[in-house]
Amino acid sequence: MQSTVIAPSILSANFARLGEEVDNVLKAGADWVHFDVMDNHYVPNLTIGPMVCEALRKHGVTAPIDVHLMVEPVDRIVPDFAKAGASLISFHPEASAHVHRTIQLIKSHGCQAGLVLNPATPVDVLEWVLEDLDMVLLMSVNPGFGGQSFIPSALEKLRRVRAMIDRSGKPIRLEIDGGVKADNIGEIAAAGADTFVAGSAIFNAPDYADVIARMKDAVAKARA
Ligand SMILES: O=C(CO)[C@H](O)[C@H](O)COP(=O)(O)O
Repeated sequence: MQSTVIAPSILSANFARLGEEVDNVLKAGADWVHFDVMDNHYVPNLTIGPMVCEALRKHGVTAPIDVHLMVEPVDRIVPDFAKAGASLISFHPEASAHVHRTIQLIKSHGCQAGLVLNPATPVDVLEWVLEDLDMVLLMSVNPGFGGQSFIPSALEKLRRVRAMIDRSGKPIRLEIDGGVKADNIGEIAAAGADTFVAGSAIFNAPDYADVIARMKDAVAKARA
């Protein structure tokens, strides 16, 4: 399994002070920045694009930026995000006509590639592309909004995808996104996740360092 990564979702940050918010979560122990891109078409919400990613890089953010594309179509925005400083770009198979081609496109622009499965998307979609991926992202809420509750069936899905990744023998990350909190992250880690997106649980907390430390501690205990 890969090292533990806590990736705060900036969807729940104060957008009026985004650079400062990102600096603060990174100083508080976060490993990555999770960057949710919504297009009001693939999902019923509208957020941020490559200009904001580039602005964070210009602001001085050097941590990996983990871009989660909830957009359709996918391919035409990939080069812009790569140029803007994305480290990893993940997309939904339902939003790409040619999943294998999109993975290759992301890699050809120097980024790592991830595939995102919605709560109702079967794991079979991974079968012929798993070994080309750097990360699988399992949604434990329906995408579009922060602050939703964790869907418990994601735990069994994590166990299945963990087994697939382990069988592949490849260093593929398994990320979980949606309703992750300090009080359920241990159970989620035990089911096989190594990379944890948390939005409201971190940005709504009074002390970012305290909640991130409690999350890391719970993951370490689950992995011990
Ligand atoms: O991709 C997302 C929603 O589509 C968000 O990253 C996710 O929901 C995180 O927010 P929270 O931790 O508050 O559930």
